[in-house]
Amino acid sequence: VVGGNVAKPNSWPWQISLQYRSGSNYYHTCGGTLIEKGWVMTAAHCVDSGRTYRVVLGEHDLYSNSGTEQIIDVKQVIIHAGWNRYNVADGYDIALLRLANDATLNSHVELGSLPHSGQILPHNNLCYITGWGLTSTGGSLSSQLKEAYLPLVGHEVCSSSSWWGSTVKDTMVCGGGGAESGCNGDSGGPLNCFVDGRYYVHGIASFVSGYGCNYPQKPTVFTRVSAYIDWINSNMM
Ligand SMILES: C[C@H](NC(=O)[C@H](CCCC[NH3+])NC(=O)C(F)(F)F)C(=O)Nc1ccc(C(F)(F)F)cc1
Repeated sequence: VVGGNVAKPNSWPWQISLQYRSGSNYYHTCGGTLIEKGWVMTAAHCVDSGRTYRVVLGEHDLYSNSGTEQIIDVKQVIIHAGWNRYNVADGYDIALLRLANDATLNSHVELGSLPHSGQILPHNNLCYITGWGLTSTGGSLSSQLKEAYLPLVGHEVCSSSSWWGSTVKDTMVCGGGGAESGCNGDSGGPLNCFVDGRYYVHGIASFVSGYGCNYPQKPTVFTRVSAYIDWINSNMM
């Protein structure tokens, strides 16, 4: 996350850290959202390399143990059949992770709320991106979970020629476009949008500009969760 601030610990209790094994260690690679006690939603591009993964729930500081963490192995990866790893612009950047055992829900670990199928939010809707991703283009991961205010950018604006043009499809949602953005390592994490008094997960962080994470008029692009509600429900069985 470029800009924004360190979040109050566990104030986004559905946010998870997706970690891959390398030798005898695990490393943060992406974010994700706990959507059922045994299921995490993330981006396809986070899990298409066939590594061994685990998720950490109730996490705040990646490098210190607060006692609220729950570490659970991933036993199955389900990637959308439409995902093309050579063209993130096609969309379908969504995957489900079945956990080896159920998370324990408490004040530090809760389920994220998904939107209604097909729901489209208005331009400038209040949204926040959260994650441990790079804090500047080419920089380093944040040790503590960060949040940044990314007002929703409507499709009309986001797909206009001086913004993302035809790279952005209707199955995506855009946020920001100014000094604050997602960045590498935030991928797969939630775009948390405030609707009728509470937060819903409307996006899965997918891509930013190759020119820089917070490049002007290139808002962070998310998979639009409301376009995949049926896919999610039919694959979580
Ligand atoms: C460097 C930059 N990295 C990213 O955008 C990475 C991973 C994207 C996966 C694509 N294999 N995503 C992020 O950093 C995220 F946190 F914002 F989601 C990138 O790849 N950007 C990018 C790639 C393709 C396209 C386009 F859609 F045009 F093909 C646009 C931007």
